Amino acid sequence: MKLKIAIQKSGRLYEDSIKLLKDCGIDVRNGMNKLKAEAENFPLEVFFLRDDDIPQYVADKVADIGIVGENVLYEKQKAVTVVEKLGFSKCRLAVGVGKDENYTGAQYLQGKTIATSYPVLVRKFLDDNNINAEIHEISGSVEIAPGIGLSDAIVDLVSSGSTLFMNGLKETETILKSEAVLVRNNELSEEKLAILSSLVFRMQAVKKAKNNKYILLNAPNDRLQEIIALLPGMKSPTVLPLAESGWSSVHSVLNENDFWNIIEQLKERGAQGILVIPIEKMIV
Ligand SMILES: Nc1ncnc2c1ncn2[C@@H]1O[C@H](COP(=O)(O)OP(=O)(O)OP(=O)(O)O)[C@@H](O)[C@H]1O
Ligand SMILES: O=P(O)(O)OC[C@H]1O[C@H](OP(=O)(O)OP(=O)(O)O)[C@H](O)[C@@H]1O
Ligand SMILES: [Mg+2]
Repeated sequence: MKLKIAIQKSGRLYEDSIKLLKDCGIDVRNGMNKLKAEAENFPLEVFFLRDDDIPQYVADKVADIGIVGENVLYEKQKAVTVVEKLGFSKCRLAVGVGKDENYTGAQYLQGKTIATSYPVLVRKFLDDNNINAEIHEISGSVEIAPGIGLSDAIVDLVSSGSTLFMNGLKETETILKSEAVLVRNNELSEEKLAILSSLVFRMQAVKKAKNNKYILLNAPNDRLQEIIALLPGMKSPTVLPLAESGWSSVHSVLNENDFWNIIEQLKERGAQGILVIPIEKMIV
């Protein structure tokens, strides 16, 4: 028995999806233009597909699970379940208008024409805001639409904003924040759920490790308690004596978000030789 996973064949989700599987200890080799591959050391069969088709394939059980952006997932409205947010391919679905337009709020869109590849999500946004506007659906190069007279505004994915900028547009309203998610079919067998659960366990260990760093430092013993108080560790920090008397080596795990703030405070309390090391897997 193998679990079948659908991932994007090529594009913005492909590399991070393959890397996530690899970080989970799962080797997938897809030769040039191969649309199917088997993992060598985990009961997983991989299908390489257009991302737009992934929700449908998972809903139809052609694939048991899939990796897809929330933007595509919610646009397609297929009956699948989100298992886990994956933390990559972060972007937002946003409204763009000409950079010199006087945009005062969503009501700006009243009576306007909007070009987008996301008609379902845009229609919902317009309805929620009681806006009457025409949606012009196009499948790509959406940012060019206002410049060639196809629409007054656009709704498309934005991350750095450089595509909008280069097309003389500015970002206004955010309709949806998106990242890659793992989805599953709603009716998997017990056996497949068991494989999925061990895959998700590995994914969570990888994700947790990515958000944390292993930290080592030398602390003067007379300030050890203050320094330890700043370092939560997984249980509590490890403290080992240094060869030089009066000093200890302290080992701990730090969340990336707290990182710079705590480093400053550690230095102020006399910590020296601070090393910060990436963690590969983290199981709590
Ligand atoms: N600029 C971006 N920054 C971060 N993530 C993005 C960005 N653009 C798209 N994404 C995410 O990556 C997904 C895939 O984007 P991509 O551009 O590869 O799609 P595509 O051209 O529709 O690919 P396909 O050929 O598979 O249909 C998007 O649905 C979105 O979730
Ligand atoms: O805000 P930015 O960082 O400029 O990113 C936004 C752009 O990225 C995506 O397109 P992509 O580059 O994936 O090309 P595509 O339209 O061919 O899929 C998206 O459709 C935007 O056009
Ligand atoms: Mg696509």
